[in-house]
Amino acid sequence: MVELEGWLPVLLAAVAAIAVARLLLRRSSFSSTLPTYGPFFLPPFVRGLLAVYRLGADEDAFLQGLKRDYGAAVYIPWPMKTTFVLSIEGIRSVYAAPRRVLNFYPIRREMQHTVFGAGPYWKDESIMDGSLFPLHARGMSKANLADSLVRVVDVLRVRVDELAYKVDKAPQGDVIVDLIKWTVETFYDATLAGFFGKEFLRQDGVDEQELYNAFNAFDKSFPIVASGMVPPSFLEKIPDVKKGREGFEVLTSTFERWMSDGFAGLDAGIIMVADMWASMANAPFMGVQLLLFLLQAPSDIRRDLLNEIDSSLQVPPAEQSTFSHFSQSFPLLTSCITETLRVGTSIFSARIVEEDFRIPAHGEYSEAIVPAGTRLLSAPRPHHLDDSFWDGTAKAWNGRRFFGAYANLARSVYGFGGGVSRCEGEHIAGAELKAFISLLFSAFEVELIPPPNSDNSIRRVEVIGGGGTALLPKRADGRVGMGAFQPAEGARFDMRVRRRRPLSS
Ligand code: HEM
Repeated sequence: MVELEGWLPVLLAAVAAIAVARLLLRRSSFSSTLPTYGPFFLPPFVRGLLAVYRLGADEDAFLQGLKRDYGAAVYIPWPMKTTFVLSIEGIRSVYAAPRRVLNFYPIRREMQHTVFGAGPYWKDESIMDGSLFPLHARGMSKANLADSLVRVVDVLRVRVDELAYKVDKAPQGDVIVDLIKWTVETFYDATLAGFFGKEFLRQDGVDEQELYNAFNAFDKSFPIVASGMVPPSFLEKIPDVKKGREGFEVLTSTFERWMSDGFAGLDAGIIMVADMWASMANAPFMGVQLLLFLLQAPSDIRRDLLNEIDSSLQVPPAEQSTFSHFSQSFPLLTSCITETLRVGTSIFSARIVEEDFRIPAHGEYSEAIVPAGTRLLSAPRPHHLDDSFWDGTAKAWNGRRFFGAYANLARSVYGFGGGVSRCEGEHIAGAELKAFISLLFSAFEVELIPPPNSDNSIRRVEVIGGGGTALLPKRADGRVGMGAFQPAEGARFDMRVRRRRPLSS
């Protein structure tokens, strides 16, 4: 047996010596001002692992703790090796920085390869940065998506009509609908038809359910692969990643068959799947959260929203599926959507630091310099939850927060990210959410059937304006910084749907 007694004092002395050395050296860990995460007496890799563990265990607590303890920005050592930017001033300056200072394109190129498996062309700046990305951004402009929006609204109408048919056939005049499933599937159909045409799902050999399952398997594997923290040789051994790869093959071959031109080989399929993922990973789940908040909103908000929806229907039908209609006719719904983005998303916008980058001072914390040659993440979630910025009600949902004179405050919400990496689907996603809510609420009276109180798949969010608390599904694990919160597996909310009574009654 090893004699511990003699060794113990030596061991303690060594630990103490390391702690003192670190105390003296701690300010030089990166630059004179950028703090490093974790207790100073621990080696950097332990601090890094501690951060990974805490981020995974409770994302909100971890991010809010970072902002409370380090202010504007903090460096997280290996395995993340990244600076988190947390203050509103820092986030604004990240999104405003020019490409020569903070660069996103290498990260976007790399993702095309690591997540979507793009061929060697992914490294070619002239193809990717010079041609593909700008072409893609142009394709996603409002002008180019006008027809897509018409198709999205058409499919939403069909889904609402199908529901109306069931309601009319029900003996008691109402039906109970699985809210999460119905909303997600509705967005799935509308988005696929919107972006890829109604014919897409009608191709020979396409099984809608198989495609849906393939997408879900791929989406589930996405955070693990995109994190870049698992070595490629281990990745293939993770069951979710294996299933995700199989799902990805089903998706690419389906898109490949459907494409008649574009990039050669599998690559057209890859680009399409990337777009399918970007559009499907967020919008349906914003739809779920928005619908749940609106069903539990104070009665005055629901009344005003119905009035807004009814007046929106006064415009000629041909105008009802246009971007200008959706951006002008729904000021209250716009405010509710922005508020849902504020409380219902967590995003990380990544950048490579090309030149030393200054993060402005924040409150009692001084400015920080992020050194060139490193990576940073803008993480607006703790800002979205910061009471000092949001009138002491940051954790609550307030549907009127961005209404009327307060509309400009929406610029401080970053649910779509910001700067060069800002969501390219922002406009169509907003229009799709408005079309979804207005079509549903103009046809039906919808009532939430509260899930049992004991249900541990529920979380509660306070609602401003006499609304008490809203019940929402708990968040799915393992999707830190990935956008809209997805419901945890197995969460279920039902809604009772009946025909709306005529306006005069
Ligand atoms: C409410 C729904 C949506 C939310 C909350 C959302 C959010 C986001 C976020 C946070 C990002 C990354 C931003 C950053 O890194 O700074 C992003 C990127 C993107 N989103 Fe969305 N999104 C939504 C809907 C859509 C839709 C419907 C599309 C349609 C195709 C779309 C297409 C994209 C694309 C193409 C990118 C860029 C991907 C890249 O840089 O490689 N999004 N979105």
